[in-house]
Amino acid sequence: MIRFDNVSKVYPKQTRPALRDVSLEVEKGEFVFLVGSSGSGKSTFLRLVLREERTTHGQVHVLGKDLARLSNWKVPQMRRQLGTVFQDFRLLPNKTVAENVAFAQEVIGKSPGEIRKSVPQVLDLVGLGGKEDRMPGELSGGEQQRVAIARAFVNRPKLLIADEPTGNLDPQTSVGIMKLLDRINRTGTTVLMATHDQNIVDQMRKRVIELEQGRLVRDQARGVYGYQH
Ligand SMILES: Nc1ncnc2c1ncn2[C@@H]1O[C@H](COP(=O)(O)OP(=O)(O)OP(=O)(O)O)[C@@H](O)[C@H]1O
Repeated sequence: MIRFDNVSKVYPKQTRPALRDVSLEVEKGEFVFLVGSSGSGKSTFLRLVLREERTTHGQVHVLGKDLARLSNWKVPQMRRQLGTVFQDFRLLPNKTVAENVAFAQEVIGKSPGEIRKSVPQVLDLVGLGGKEDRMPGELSGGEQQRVAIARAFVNRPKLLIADEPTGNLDPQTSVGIMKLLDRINRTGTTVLMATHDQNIVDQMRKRVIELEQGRLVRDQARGVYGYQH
């Protein structure tokens, strides 16, 4: 699903790499936490997966494709197979809950009939049945995140990337969001989630990848501990 081979990233005008010689593989169906202190390289890692950035050295493969060899016009097609969820929800404020979710289908050319069928289904799945016509501003933070997850999931992505999805939520609401992401994972969608929340990581007992100053320092599922030199 994701493969990093000796990936380093140095941003323009920087001397210190944001990622240093990172190699790892995420298999189809896994749920993986990406952890590390602020500035350790988590967002850079996710941006490379989304091909919002390119590597300085090394290769990134996503869904079997070498992203360096993917022509620019094929990037949107690749991203359609991914769902993204962010800390700040990123909903369209002037569209209803249903319209926010439908939009994700409209942009990829789904028919109105398909959209009418799948939007209520996915809103039920995320626990928002009955709130289709609300505006995002009329929802709690947890509900807004559920809309964002519905939007990310409505096209049944192979890979869901979540960047601090519980960062703006209280602990109890966060548990609900994690249960939902777990449920989505159980449908077969691979989940890669960056987080600072150690409680969540402890509770979920999933694979944990830890970055420190751009290096992979822990990959729990594979029994790799300690620094890579
Ligand atoms: N666009 C950029 N240009 C230059 N340097 C950058 C850029 N984005 C990130 N960096 C640097 O790369 C390093 C890794 O940053 P990154 O945002 O990947 O860390 P992070 O682990 O996601 O941090 P946080 O938890 O605070 O979001 C940091 O030193 C950061 O300053």
